[in-house]
Amino acid sequence: MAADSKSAIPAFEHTPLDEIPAKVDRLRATFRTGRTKDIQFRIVQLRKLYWGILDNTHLIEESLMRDLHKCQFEATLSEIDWCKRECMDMINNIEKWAKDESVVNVPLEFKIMGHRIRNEPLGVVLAIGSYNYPFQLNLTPLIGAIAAGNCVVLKASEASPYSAMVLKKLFDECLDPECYTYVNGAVPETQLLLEQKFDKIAFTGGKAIGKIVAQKAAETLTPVLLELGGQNPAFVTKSANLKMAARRLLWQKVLNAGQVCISHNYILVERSVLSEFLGELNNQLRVFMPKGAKESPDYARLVNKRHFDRVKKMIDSSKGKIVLGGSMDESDFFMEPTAVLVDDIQDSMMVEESFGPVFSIMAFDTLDQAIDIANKVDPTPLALFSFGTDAESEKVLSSVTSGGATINDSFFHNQIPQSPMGGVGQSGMGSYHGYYSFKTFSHQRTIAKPPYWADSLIRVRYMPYSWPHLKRLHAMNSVNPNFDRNGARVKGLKYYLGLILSLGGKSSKSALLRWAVLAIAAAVLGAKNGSLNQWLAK
Ligand SMILES: NC(=O)c1ccc[n+]([C@@H]2O[C@H](COP(=O)([O-])OP(=O)(O)OC[C@H]3O[C@@H](n4cnc5c(N)ncnc54)[C@H](O)[C@@H]3O)[C@@H](O)[C@H]2O)c1
Ligand SMILES: CC1=C(/C=C/C(C)=C/C=C/C(C)=C/C=C/C=C(C)/C=C/C=C(C)/C=C/C=C(\C)C=O)C(C)(C)CCC1
Repeated sequence: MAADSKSAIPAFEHTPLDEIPAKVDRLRATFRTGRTKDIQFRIVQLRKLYWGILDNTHLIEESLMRDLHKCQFEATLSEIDWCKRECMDMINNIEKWAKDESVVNVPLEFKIMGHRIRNEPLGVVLAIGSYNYPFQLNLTPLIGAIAAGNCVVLKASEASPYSAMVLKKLFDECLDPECYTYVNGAVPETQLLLEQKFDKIAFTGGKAIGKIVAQKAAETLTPVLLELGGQNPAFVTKSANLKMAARRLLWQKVLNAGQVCISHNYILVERSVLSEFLGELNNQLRVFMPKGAKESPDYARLVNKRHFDRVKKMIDSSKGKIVLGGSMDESDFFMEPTAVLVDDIQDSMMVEESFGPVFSIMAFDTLDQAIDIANKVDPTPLALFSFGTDAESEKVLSSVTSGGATINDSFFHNQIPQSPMGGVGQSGMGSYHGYYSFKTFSHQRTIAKPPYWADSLIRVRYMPYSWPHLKRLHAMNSVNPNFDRNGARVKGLKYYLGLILSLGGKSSKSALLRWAVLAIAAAVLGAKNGSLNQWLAK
């Protein structure tokens, strides 16, 4: 292996194509032995991975610096800490999550039939990752798939080659190679991987490649978890705290130089506060980077020339006006956080996802107009942000869908590894992180175990069919509608009885509370005048 002269990290090395099918076959053979089904085995693998991350911290930091100029602080917070927490979350919870679950709402007469749900591993999982958070976005699906008891092949992005080699090292040093394997490469390697049969494919990347992956998976009816991109809107109304909106939104565009799939691509700002908001954005940029973005020790770079050129072209082709930043330097793929004021959704700044430190701003006059723009630009974005009154934000939430959303902040909805992360519509399918990863990489297998002695109770299903038996079953389990043919609620004796018992409310919990309050009040009253019994007897 040729060592890179400047680093302890070896130069990027493609996995030989002819080794790939055998690697997958080996995992399939292991899965059949049931080795990864053992919960303690999974826990030990995750513990080893945890220590591998910890012991390779310096290499992880170095690789992120070399791939993305990601500073040590961001490397720690958004990659290393994240992955360690994800490991710990799984290690501490697998035993609980892997337990059989009961089926919700089983009718009384079926309770003895022993229905339960077993979370079983799917088999061999392929995870294909993107370049922007090489550790977080490759290790999180890996950790979830291991926790759920699968064998896993990971293919990280070739666009962050140093990180890819550190990931390979983690596999070599920490994980059982019979169960978990790593493939390094680009298009040919991924294509060959996609020729193999998997039991689930988890893909993180752009929509274009996402479609290729989904098509290929469809050929063998392989389920997919697609974590894609989108054109994420932010709404800022005149009621928003403009200083806070500028600060929080700018944060997610300077973080990792905006190479964050859940950051906004455009901000819709109410026209009357547009100039004040632009002022706040510019002030905030100076606060974040007092010596300018180029000199900031915290600021990352675009990953490579292809992405630098792509984002530059969006700005160069725009008919809008640069209202924040604008400088760039191709020599190190530096791009200043940049905002472009546009007035057309067909503008180059509005028609594609920037996936960089660049976003557009459009003014609106009414919230309805802003909602209409967002639904035209991308009706199913990955994320959405709304700054305004609660009523305005609720209106935005109910009128524009998205994978996830945060009100009055940047992507807080996905800032902890426990909340489900996933898109909707064109921004992806399925979700993962923590418990949701465990579910995503498990099959929920329903198992029933009716006792032999109950055979006479279920006689109804057997031939010769018997109407009296069916009538008896109906008498037990038929559910009478409490609504008429127009969908209106029928208010019979049960309804009024319920109303009285719940003291006018709907939920049984609050009814209980009201009864408790009533009882306490009655007791206090009784204790006070000693005449409760007399009063009740009246
Ligand atoms: N939803 C999420 O969690 C998430 C996270 C990060 C990035 N993204 C999205 O990913 C995009 C940018 O990331 P990227 O450039 O790494 O994405 P990409 O789609 O270019 O690459 C992703 C992976 O696909 C592989 N690949 C590339 N071409 C392929 C082909 N023809 N056939 C098979 N595999 C191929 C790459 O090697 C890489 O591992 C953005 O759209 C961003 O929004 C989404
Ligand atoms: C410390 C005390 C308290 C609490 C403090 C809190 C709540 C601090 C919050 C800190 C935050 C919000 C840190 C931000 C971290 C940023 C991270 C982790 C970035 C993550 C990046 C991600 C997820 C990128 C994803 C990219 C994707 C998916 C695609 O590209 C109190 C208040 C309780 C009081 C006591 C002290």
